[in-house]
Amino acid sequence: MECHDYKLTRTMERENLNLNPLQRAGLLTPEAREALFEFGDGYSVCDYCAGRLDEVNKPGIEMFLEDLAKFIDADYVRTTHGAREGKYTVINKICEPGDTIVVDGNAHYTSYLAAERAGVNVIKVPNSGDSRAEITMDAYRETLENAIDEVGEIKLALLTHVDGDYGNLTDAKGFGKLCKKLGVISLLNSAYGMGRLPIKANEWDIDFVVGSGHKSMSASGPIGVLGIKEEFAEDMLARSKTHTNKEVELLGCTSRGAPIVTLMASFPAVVERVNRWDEELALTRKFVDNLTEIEGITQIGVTPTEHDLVRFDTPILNEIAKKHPRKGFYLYEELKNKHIVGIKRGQTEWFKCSTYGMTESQRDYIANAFKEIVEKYKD
Ligand SMILES: Cc1ncc(COP(=O)(O)O)c(C=O)c1O
Repeated sequence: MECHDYKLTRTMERENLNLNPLQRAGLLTPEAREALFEFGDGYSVCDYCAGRLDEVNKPGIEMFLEDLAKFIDADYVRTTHGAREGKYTVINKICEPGDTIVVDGNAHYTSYLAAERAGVNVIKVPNSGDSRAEITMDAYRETLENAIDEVGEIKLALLTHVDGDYGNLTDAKGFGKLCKKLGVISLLNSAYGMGRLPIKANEWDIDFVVGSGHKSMSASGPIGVLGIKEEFAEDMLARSKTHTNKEVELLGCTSRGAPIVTLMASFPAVVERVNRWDEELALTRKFVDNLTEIEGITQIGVTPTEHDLVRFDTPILNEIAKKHPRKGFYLYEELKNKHIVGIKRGQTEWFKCSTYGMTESQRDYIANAFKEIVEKYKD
């Protein structure tokens, strides 16, 4: 049989300034690139299998998980195949089909799919309904209390720590305390938080927290992190009756090979960069200020932004598209000529982007590039 050409290159996306918020904090560190080469083979981490992935000592997965638990202030940590698998594992274990859970209105689609797959109903906490699209703890409390009154028992509540539409940072500590007070188990989806900003699961009274290695921890995908509070560990990490060393909910072993070793190799750099989150945020805010100096570009979501993922309304770029011979494609093409990628082709009404990890001068260069494009084409 003759195989197709699978086009396995992405030089443009890799070598240019990439604004795609999904990808910025998943860029590999140099250490991870080396580890990828060393451990790229399928079951490479199983040379010295100790019976289960989290017990492997060469490479030092067991020690790494101890460090990771400390890093996010959780009692136990396991890796999963992604944040979504972590959410599903928790919902599926804690709830019975037909149960109802409460989820914030800015939740990622994978939170809904995880709930659907586990057979549970979802009650949504509305966001503020204005351009801030904010999830407040007052709104969460009201919805959760009403849900308890209406449904009876609510076993689980999920909060998106940072949502993928607006980059709004929610009050994880307030959420943990609220759930504890109301006797509801809490699940924090920190796919866009863990690896960028500090996580204090126990301090915040969070029962379960999930993270995403390929999104926010400079790891090759797919890999996620699941932090577990002590009181749930026995249940969550229960062993198989037939294969007594294997944990049932994790199907024995989760993400192996390149995903876990790149996560491990990047970890020291990730620990270090989380300490510098305030600097990162200051640089993002400066970038937002520069971009919104352009008339016809405004930031949507909570302002000033509390995260590097930022959403903009861009009517000026859309006005230009209406008259430009290349229509909506002009923006992508102009940016590409300036070595900037990551904004969807044809999209001009709004966009979201991230400059996470870029130098100040790279961020200034990008803001200026937008200014030049608008100057070139506006009436
Ligand atoms: C808020 C949020 N949660 C979860 C996910 C999914 O993460 P993963 O790919 O690790 O399952 C995403 C991905 O975009 C996201 O934005």
